Amino acid sequence: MAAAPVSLSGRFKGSFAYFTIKDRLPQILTRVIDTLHRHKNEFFEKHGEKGVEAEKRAISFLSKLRNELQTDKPMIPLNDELPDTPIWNQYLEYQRNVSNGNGQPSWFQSPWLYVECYMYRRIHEALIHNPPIDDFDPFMEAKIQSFFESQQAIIAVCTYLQELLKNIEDLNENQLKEEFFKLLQVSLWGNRCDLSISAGEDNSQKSSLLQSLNDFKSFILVDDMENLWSLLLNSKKRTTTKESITRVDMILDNAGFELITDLVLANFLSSSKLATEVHFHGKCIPWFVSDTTKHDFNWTLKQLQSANHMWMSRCGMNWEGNLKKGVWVYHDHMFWTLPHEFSSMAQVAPDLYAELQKSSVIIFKGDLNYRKLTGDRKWEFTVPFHQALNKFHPAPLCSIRTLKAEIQVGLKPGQGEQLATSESEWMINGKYGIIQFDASV
Ligand SMILES: O=P(O)(O)OC[C@H]1O[C@](O)(CO)[C@@H](O)[C@@H]1O
Ligand SMILES: [Mn+2]
Repeated sequence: MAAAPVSLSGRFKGSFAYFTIKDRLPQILTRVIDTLHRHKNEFFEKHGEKGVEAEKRAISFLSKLRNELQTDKPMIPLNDELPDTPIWNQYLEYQRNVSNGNGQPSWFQSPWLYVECYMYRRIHEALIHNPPIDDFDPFMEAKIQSFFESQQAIIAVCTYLQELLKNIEDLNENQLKEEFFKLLQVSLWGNRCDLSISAGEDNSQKSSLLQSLNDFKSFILVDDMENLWSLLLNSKKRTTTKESITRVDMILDNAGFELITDLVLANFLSSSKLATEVHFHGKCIPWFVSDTTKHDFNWTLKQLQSANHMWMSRCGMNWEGNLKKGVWVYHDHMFWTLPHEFSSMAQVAPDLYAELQKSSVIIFKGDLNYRKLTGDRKWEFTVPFHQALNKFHPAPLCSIRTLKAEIQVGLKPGQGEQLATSESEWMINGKYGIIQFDASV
């Protein structure tokens, strides 16, 4: 097999990676600094002078970080004592070795995936160094705001789900499949709502998606919904005869509306017995602005429960019930906030890999997960997904993402080129999506 292509990187001037590093990442840092500023009084009320001192130090660390980025300085080792610190520093060593002769790894020269992940880990470092504000999530406010701004869309999907559950037992196989496809697409388009692409600006779902699914259908560039359905249906048929389990793992992406669509899909899988267990995987630290942490996950369930809307609160109750019963399980693992592509998981996080091997199918939500699945490289559009996965096969898997980075594999010959002639931004504007499956283990 030919060697894997080069990584996307800021060194390719004019690429989306280049503009992200040049424009969007500094904007995100500026927003974090502003957020800390705005919370000064709160820190004072909570912790007195110590809180204000900590805020000042964190801001000065972050301003320095922004300057390092904008002047393309070399990446420096992390200087905190979290469990993942040595792994990050080893990864920097590795980047130094591979960039042999091309100078030090730096913001614009190194792989985009590495530098973007590194920025979020350094933001975390800024806070970790500064107790008593070390548990402050600088993106929390934006995540909460986006949740409330999507309120109407959330009500619409929760209501749809609750109506559907009333007679789910009476649905025949075809009707069940039709509903499954609908909720998969809702979860796909829910991925448009991340806050990193908009540099933290409002990007919430304002309208109900359910009425628009048909209009959006032609924007699904790879549609492997049938494969996913067959896998789950066959597994269900075996389950009823043998009392065995069908375990679906969801590697979560953004909090807010997207998370609701993922939970709605999970509820459907559990209630229809297409899955006997659903395992969710979230992030251990604030990540790519809107990614779901355990705190966001629990906050979301509590919000739903106390909502002044019957079907929203019903969803919240049922979902907490599923977690209590153990049919739903929430996990986090530091691997999800490391810079490694997933083909290194077996080596870097063998415990997580072994956990995922127990799955019947793993659903990877979102764009960043797609970049990590495929190594964030300059693949030809027609390269098979299986090849781009580069031996990452813990279990059958499916990526559900809207396109927000210049990477896409598994297209038909000419498909990518044709899109490029009609719409230059097709890979980055989040208008297109994929539901891309890989069965082979
Ligand atoms: O939330 P998602 O779907 O992973 O999207 C995040 C995407 O936004 C970006 O920050 C845009 O640069 C990408 O790095 C990343 O792929
Ligand atoms: Mn995200």
